[in-house]
Amino acid sequence: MPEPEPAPQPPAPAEGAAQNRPQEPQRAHTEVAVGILLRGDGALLLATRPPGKPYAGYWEFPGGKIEAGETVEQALRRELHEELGITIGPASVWRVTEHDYPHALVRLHWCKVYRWSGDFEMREGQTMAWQHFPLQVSPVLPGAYPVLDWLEQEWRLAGCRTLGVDSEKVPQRDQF
Ligand SMILES: Nc1nc2c([nH]c(=O)n2[C@@H]2O[C@H](COP(=O)(O)OP(=O)(O)OP(=O)(O)O)[C@@H](O)[C@H]2O)c(=O)[nH]1
Repeated sequence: MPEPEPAPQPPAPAEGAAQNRPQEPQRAHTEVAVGILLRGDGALLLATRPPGKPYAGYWEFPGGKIEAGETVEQALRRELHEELGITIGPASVWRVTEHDYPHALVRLHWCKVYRWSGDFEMREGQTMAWQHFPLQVSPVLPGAYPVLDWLEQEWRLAGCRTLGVDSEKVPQRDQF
């Protein structure tokens, strides 16, 4: 029986090629706390990204970067106070997603928020809008698409009324 042909080998790299190949720089994640503010009627809050930021004018959920030493909840409470002038009640992480933008690789820590106090002030020149599905605003930041899909699924499962909450039992602003 003839010996099987040896499998073809990939060409050996030229000497020094590995060292000379440009290395993909490792991108560190930017950790972001994001709040899904939910009203008892199932509406969720979106706001436009302020001028001067990447994707300015796109609609997003309120939030921002987590600073060193902060928990997600602390960062979210600080950001929403800075941006919107409100103080949120308890918030815990619901989902975590990632999105690779040209400007940053972000890891988004999504928290549902049912309770807050204070009056909304657009402190960064944004515009805000309470939205039901289907959304009436666009464009939305691509990093928010998966969460919008999940929320819409919840809304459909709840009979297109609320976002997985019983509006009768959900305390509203100024009630914590
Ligand atoms: N707030 C928020 N950020 C989001 C969402 N979706 C999403 O991909 N991001 C990304 O998360 C990052 C948030 O950073 P940011 O620039 O808004 O944070 P920040 O307010 O702390 O900014 P600053 O440090 O320039 O003041 C951006 O890269 C943004 O594109 C969203 O729905 N809400």
